[in-house]
Order: sequence, then structure tokens, then C-alpha cells
Amino acid sequence: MEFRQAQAVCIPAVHLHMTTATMPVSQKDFEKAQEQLKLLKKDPGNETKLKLYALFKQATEGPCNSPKPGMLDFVKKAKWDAWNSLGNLSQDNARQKYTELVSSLISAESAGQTKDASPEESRHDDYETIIVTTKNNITKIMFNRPERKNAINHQMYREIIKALQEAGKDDSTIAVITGNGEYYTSGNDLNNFANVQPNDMEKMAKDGAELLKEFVSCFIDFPKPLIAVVNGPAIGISVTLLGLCDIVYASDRATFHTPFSQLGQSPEGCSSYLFPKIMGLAKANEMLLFNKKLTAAEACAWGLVTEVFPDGTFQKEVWERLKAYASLPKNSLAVSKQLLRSMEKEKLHAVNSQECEVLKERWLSDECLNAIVSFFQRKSKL
Ligand SMILES: CCCCC/C=C/CC(=O)SCCNC(=O)CCNC(=O)[C@H](O)C(C)(C)COP(=O)(O)OP(=O)(O)OC[C@H]1O[C@@H](n2cnc3c(N)ncnc32)[C@H](O)[C@@H]1OP(=O)(O)O
Repeated sequence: MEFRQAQAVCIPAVHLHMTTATMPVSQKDFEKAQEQLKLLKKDPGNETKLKLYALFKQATEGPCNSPKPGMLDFVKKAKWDAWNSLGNLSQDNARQKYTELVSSLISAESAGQTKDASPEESRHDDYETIIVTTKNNITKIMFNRPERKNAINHQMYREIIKALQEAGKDDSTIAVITGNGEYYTSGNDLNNFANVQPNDMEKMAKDGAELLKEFVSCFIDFPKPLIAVVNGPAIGISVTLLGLCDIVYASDRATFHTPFSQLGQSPEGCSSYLFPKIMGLAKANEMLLFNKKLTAAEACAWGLVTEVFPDGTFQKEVWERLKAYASLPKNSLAVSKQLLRSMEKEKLHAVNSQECEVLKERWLSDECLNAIVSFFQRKSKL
């Protein structure tokens, strides 16, 4: 939705009867907020425009009762979703929230505090296992447990879910996922299975499968281009998720390893469906059944990686390119990505559910438990 459109939806003033008991914001204030909105110089971003649209509709027409637009009508659907998400919020409350939101946008702009105002990198707070930053319209999510080869523990799964949900809605044009240090990531932290009492095994497996399903769903549903910058070796789930990324750039130092049968486990991240499509069944079998570790050049030849760069110039070359990509029109990129992916979404969610169900059983198997014990006894490094 263009900014002009968001302003346009606010123009029709509908005169409503209101009671002062429930409405601290008068109709006059509401109309004034509509006028003020037109004076904003900076585009407040899609998320905010959708909020404004939804609150305006709720304030002037009440709860959404129009039919849901078709899946491919992205703009109308986003607007409908935003309005519908307000449920039964009263018209008075909607008017008040609309007026407050406009007022906060005006104050932020006059204080020069809008997010776009600063070209500097901004670091998002509240994360411990990942670093999340935004600069040049790119939100970067970086695995950050380099001393554990960036192994993904439960906290990191949850933080990545949160970071992806926020990045999907923020003003950035693209999002990038990468690793800090020598590794991209060594995949699932095997400590996720450690120290579980025999009585708690089933609960561990059930909770793990739920968390995994939610985690993978965030990649399936991510609404804008998602780019993997694979700075070093990648193992397990970090490799399977590459099939859900839109571009994969790799250092020539990177390797790609999915040792599922070695670990008594089974594929996830929709790889059981996407890998055969990407590389053909025979090659997918070598990776997913027989643990074949690929070099970056092999992964590129097999279609899993978009392009490989010499490690010495990897960061410079890749980030220059991404900066240029992120200056492209963001709405165009987002709708194009959704076109490329939308036909598959339902299928991918079904595959994700099935893979998680199978893994839940695998995690309770002797084959898997023996593999984990061997890792901790240091008999079996990959
Ligand atoms: C919610 C649950 C969802 C589950 C989804 C399922 C996903 C499936 C997968 O991802 S399968 C892949 C699992 N990963 C592995 O099996 C990798 C195991 N790690 C290794 O084999 C090696 O550590 C190595 C090859 C990655 C690196 O070997 P190297 O000798 O170079 O380094 P160290 O082994 O000394 O590593 C340094 C310390 O980091 C610990 N560590 C590294 N990776 C993991 C990991 N994945 N899980 C747990 N711990 C890991 C390693 O143990 C060292 O710790 P220490 O210093 O205390 O010994």
C-alpha cells in the first residue's frame, strides 16, 4: 500500500454519534488527526499504514464484515487482515487509538526520530543468542554463540522466531540470516536433548516438535526476501532451512551437512519435499539419507546455493550486493516473493507438520538416544 493510499483512506469523514462517557477523543480531534496525517513528510512504513487503515475503518464502519479477498490479492488481503484483526474493538476505542497513533507519528517526525531518519546501524534489544541489527533497509539476524559453533538451543529458536516476526513487519526491504565467527551454525544444540529424566522424555519430544513446527513456519510465512549469508560450515537444520530462503550466498569455506541418519533422526525444515525439487531425488537422497557433506561448490552445482564467493572477499562482495538489492522498491519485492511462494505455502505447512510428527517419534528412539550419548562421550564428532 502506497503512503498516498494510506492517507487517502483517511479522507472520508463520517460523522458519528458518540457519547462522551466512552470517548475521550472527540470527532473533531479524530478529523484533525486525519488532516495531520496528510502533513507527515516521511512514509511511516507498511505496518503503520495498515494499522492506520484498520483503525480508520473500524472507527468509521465498525468491525470488518466484508468478504475476505482472494489469496493473490495481496494488498486487499493485507488491508482486510489488518481490519479484521481488530475484532470487536469499539468505534470509540478505534478513534482514540487512531488519533494517538497519528499523534505519535507527528511527534516522532518532529523530533527527527523516525526509524528511517538514521542511516546508522540500529541494534535491536532483548536478544542474547542472536544479534539483530537494521541498516540500509536490511535487517540482519546473526547466530551468536560462536564458542558453541552457533549451535541452536531452545532460547535461540525462540529468539529467531521473534526476530523473524519483527523483521517481517519492520520497514526493512530484505532480511538476512548469517552466523558470527567461524561457523554458520552447527545446527540443533544436542544439549536440547541432554539432562532429560526418563519420565520427561515424551514431554521433551512433544515440546520440541511444537517449537520446531513454529520455528519452521516462520520461514515458510516470511513475507519479504530472506537471504542466507553462509559464512562457514552449516549443519543440520541450518542447511535444510536454506530451501526456504530466497537466495543463498556462501563463502568457499562453507560446507553443507545433514547427518540425520547418523544421528538416528529424520529431515526437517521441509527438506523432504524441497530438496528433491531443488536438486533431484537422487542427490537429495545422498544428502538426507546418506549424510553426504557438500562443499560450497557442490551445493551451488546442486542448486542449493545461489553463488559462492572467495572467503577473503566474501563479506565485502556480498554486503555490497545486498545493499543494492535492498534499495529496490520494497513492496514490489514483497509481492513478487509472495507470488513465487504462495502456491506452495499450504503444501509446505503440511510437510512441516508431518516432518515434526516423525521427528517427535525419532527423538524417543534408541537410535537417536545412542547417537546423542555418543556425541557427549566424544566418540562421534561429525
Ligand atoms: C526444538 C528442537 C528442534 C530440533 C531440530 C533438529 C535439527 C537437526 C539437526 O540440526 S542435526 C545437527 C546437529 N548437530 C550436530 O550433530 C553437530 C555436533 N557437533 C559436532 O559434531 C562438532 O562440535 C563440530 C563438527 C560442529 C565442530 O567440531 P570442532 O572439533 O571443530 O569443535 P568442538 O566440537 O570442540 O565445538 C566447540 C564446542 O561447541 C560444542 N558444540 C558444537 N556444536 C554443537 C551442537 N550442535 N550441539 C551441542 N554442542 C555443540 C561442542 O560440544 C564443544 O563444546 P565443549 O567445548 O564443551 O566440548
